[in-house]
Amino acid sequence: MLSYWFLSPIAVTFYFIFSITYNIFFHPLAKCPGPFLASISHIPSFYHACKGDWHLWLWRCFQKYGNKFRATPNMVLFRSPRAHHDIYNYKANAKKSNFYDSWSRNERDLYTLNITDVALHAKRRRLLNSAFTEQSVRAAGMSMASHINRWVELLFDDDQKASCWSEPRDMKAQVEALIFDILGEQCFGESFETKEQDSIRSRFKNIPNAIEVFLKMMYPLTKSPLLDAVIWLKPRGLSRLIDATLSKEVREYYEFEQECVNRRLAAESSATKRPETTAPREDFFHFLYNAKDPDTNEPGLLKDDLLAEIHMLIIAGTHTTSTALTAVLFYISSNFDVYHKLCKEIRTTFSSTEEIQYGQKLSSCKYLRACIDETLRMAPPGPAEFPRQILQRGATVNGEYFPAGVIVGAAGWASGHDEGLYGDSEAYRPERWIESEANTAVDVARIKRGFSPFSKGPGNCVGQNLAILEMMMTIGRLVYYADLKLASTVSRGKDNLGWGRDPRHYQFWDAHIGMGERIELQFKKRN
Ligand code: HEM
Repeated sequence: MLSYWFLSPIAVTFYFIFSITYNIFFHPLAKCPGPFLASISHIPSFYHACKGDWHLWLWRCFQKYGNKFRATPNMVLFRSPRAHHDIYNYKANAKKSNFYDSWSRNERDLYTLNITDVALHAKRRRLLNSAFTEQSVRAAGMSMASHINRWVELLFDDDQKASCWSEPRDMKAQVEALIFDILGEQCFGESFETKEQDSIRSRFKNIPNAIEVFLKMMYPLTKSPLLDAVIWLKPRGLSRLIDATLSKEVREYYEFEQECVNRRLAAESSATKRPETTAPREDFFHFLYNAKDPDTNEPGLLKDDLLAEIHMLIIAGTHTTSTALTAVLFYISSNFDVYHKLCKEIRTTFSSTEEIQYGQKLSSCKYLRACIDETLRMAPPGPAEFPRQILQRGATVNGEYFPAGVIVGAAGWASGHDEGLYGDSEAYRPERWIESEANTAVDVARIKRGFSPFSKGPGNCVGQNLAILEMMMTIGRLVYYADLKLASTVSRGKDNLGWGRDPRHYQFWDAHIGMGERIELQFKKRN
């Protein structure tokens, strides 16, 4: 017994010495530039994931080491359009890394975003695509409209006089509620009604916040040397332990998801048996339920798969879109000229709010789209890397060969703030996305090559058209109906926001998805 106590510290010491020596001298990334501590340990990644500024640290390292550096012992990150293409394109010899394995709730919680096997992911992705066709996005636009109208209505005080500004509104919370309600309706055919003051479902009001807390808790673990241990322990009791720590609201929400799936399964099956009496709602659930496995022509998704996919869509679709939308509101309300140009475009293109809907007229609003793209550049909801592990036979990235097992990635926030690509990367200037005499087609094409807020290739964002439509309709309808102004932000007026944080930026916390700060706006109805 005594000998075990004596030997284990020695074994641990040897392990560390061996691992550090290997990482410095013999690892395939040994010659790759980067901070020394990051080349031998996960201390920087863990520390900055805890602080929520991993995206800023990556940017700082690119400034120092050039467009490629070693961010952890086994991971090299890039900041160049060519590297981005090499890593994420359809033919890339790489798969999602084990980072994705750590996000599932239990063994049955397997969904498109966290499937790392290339063939299985491709199969699932084909099924998921059936819920995101042009027809389904158009249908989603119809159901979004009533949510947006009601949301705009709720931004005003009950007794507000026509010429007066409303009380300041916490737009982070308001936008989260809107997006959550819209997605609830699109996934389950039922609104969560979280934007309403008094509703029987108001117990779900705190769910977006609970998701944020969960992501902030999990993210540092995925950036720590404990990642492999977490993945190993999850099916061995850790998942149950994590579930037990969840708040009552989150557990109620999971039960609610399960109930909705059961209800929808019953409705779909009765619609299949008696098509003449029941017409099913054409929402995500409907399309996923009816998606067929192309090899067998049998249903492609069973009950657990449906629950997992729907659960994932709500997480992947809410915080991303609400962070981006809140950031658009921040930037348009803090840039006077931009705000006025945007108002002019919206108010001269449309003659009623109801016209602001999926279609040609909305797509013609180039300035609105440019405001969204400029926001996604400066505040991408996926601010750090999407890690990919190189497969057998290795892969070439940016002209350099990397062997199997190495993890590669491109960093969103750092790419959007690349001074070499944008020239004035710290300025919010939507005009850079629009062709003009001063900004040629070549200039626009050059920056578009380096811009991929929705990622590219087989794992790109399946919901991107929906997200763009949601943002265009919300901003379009809001600006058509009301004037808005910035009342305050959490960080405004503070002298020292911390390293790398510019007060002109929308501040956010990196938890794999960017979690934005609270901003307050005021509204006045247009005459
Ligand atoms: C502004 C809003 C959004 C942004 C910036 C965004 C961005 C992204 C990015 C960068 C990825 C790749 C992630 C990775 O490789 O790890 C992704 C994947 C994904 N997104 Fe989005 N997203 C947004 C909205 C949405 C919406 C509204 C939905 C659906 C309702 C959605 C569903 C998904 C799904 C299912 C995936 C996984 C795709 C796959 O693995 O094949 N996203 N998104």
